[in-house]
Amino acid sequence: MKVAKFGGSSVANAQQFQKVANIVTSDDARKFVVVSAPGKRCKDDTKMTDLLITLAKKVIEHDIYEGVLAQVVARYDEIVTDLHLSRDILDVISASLQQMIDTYRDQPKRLLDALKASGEDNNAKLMAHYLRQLGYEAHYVNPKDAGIFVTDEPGNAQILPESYEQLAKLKERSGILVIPGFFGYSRSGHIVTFPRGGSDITGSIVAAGVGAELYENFTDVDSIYCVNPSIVEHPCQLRELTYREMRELSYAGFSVFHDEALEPVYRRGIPVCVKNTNNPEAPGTMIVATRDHRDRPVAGIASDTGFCSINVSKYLMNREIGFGRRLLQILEDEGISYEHTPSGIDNMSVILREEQLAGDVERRVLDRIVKELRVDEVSIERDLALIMVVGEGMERSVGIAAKATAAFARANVNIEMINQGSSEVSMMFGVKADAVEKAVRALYEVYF
Ligand SMILES: Nc1ncnc2c1ncn2[C@@H]1O[C@H](COP(=O)(O)OP(=O)(O)O)[C@@H](O)[C@H]1O
Ligand SMILES: N[C@@H](CC(=O)OP(=O)(O)O)C(=O)O
Repeated sequence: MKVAKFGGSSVANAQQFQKVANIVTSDDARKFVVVSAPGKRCKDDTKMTDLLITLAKKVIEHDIYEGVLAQVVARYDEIVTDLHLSRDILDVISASLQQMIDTYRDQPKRLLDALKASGEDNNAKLMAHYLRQLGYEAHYVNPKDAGIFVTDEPGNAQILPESYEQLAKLKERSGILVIPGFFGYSRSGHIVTFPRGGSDITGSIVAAGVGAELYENFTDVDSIYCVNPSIVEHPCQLRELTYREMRELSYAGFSVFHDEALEPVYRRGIPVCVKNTNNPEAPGTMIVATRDHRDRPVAGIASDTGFCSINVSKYLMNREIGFGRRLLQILEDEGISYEHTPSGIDNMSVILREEQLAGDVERRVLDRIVKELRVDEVSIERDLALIMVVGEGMERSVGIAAKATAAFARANVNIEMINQGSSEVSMMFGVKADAVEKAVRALYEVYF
């Protein structure tokens, strides 16, 4: 049995629905289908999820929202019309959206999550409808009926362990089961969404729950590339990656697969195959426990912008036991997560996502650092990008770091920081955000 997840680009319009139906019905093993909300139909299009977020914001701000609501329904209308589905379903969609707005009008977080989740929920209903119209036995399964129970953290849900036992029961059901991605239910019965891109997480949870032989993740590229294809043109395709490599790469910027989506399948050793809905014949990329990395120690180079570094210095910091803990405690008190903490004898830096210092937070954090830690200096370095060079074989290969530093020097990119060793499979470089693409291209040249 396989679980096939189709991303937003794979279910963006009627033509894509037809491709999905062909893929699903061409292999009897594809019993569990997880769908995202309609994604972009072209480069400048808006994803359904973004439209729904706009809708929620308008309701919350007591703004006129009817126009956006109409746009949401119009996207489903287009799919329904082009696939010649019964139009009754559109009335059901409109009524359910209006009901959500009326019910949660004064509960902004609940409203946002309920509307976001509706994008996948309605699309799953349409997909099941379409498969039935084609003559196949197919059922829409609501995540509550499937047993997907999650923590009550709106927009940031995590799966609860008891879900897996429930999900296993899905195997007993007949036909193709279409499950909406991106959300589950809290113990108290509320809809709670995963982080953005979280339909990948649902697919993985379902695969783990039913003990699938394979988790297929269908998207709009033939494979995972060794570097983001928007930075390097036609980069080399990866046939295989390990779970560890994929986790590092997706966390560091490979948006093609959600970094939190690996844990459920990794724990049960279920392989993942990333494939292209628009070219299903292409073999795709397999994500597995081990791979032969002798001929290519570096698997990929990921990068992301939007980071900053809080740099703290204090003479004789090395003698002050507990300094690091107290610095990090200040961040914890503000609910801030950090990425790296490079340090020297009298200084320590904390790298974090810049958006976490918005509003008053930055001033509060800096004030506390000065007052409570009595530092000599504290400053913030902004507009940083992190580049992650990842590969299982790096540990045993000599000269990997030398190649990187030589590449940076040739490209005239200043390295702001290096972090090697904390992970056995990755090496991190911090550079100024405006130099990141140049730096990644230079690294690509030396490793691939
Ligand atoms: N290393 C990479 N390999 C493949 N695709 C990548 C990589 N890094 C970023 N991407 C981007 O990820 C996109 C697919 O992911 P996503 O937008 O989440 O698709 P979906 O609509 O299927 O959910 C690709 O179109 C590509 O632009
Ligand atoms: N639709 C949600 C969840 C998701 O996973 O979408 P996609 O498969 O298009 O990345 C989002 O945009 O965040």
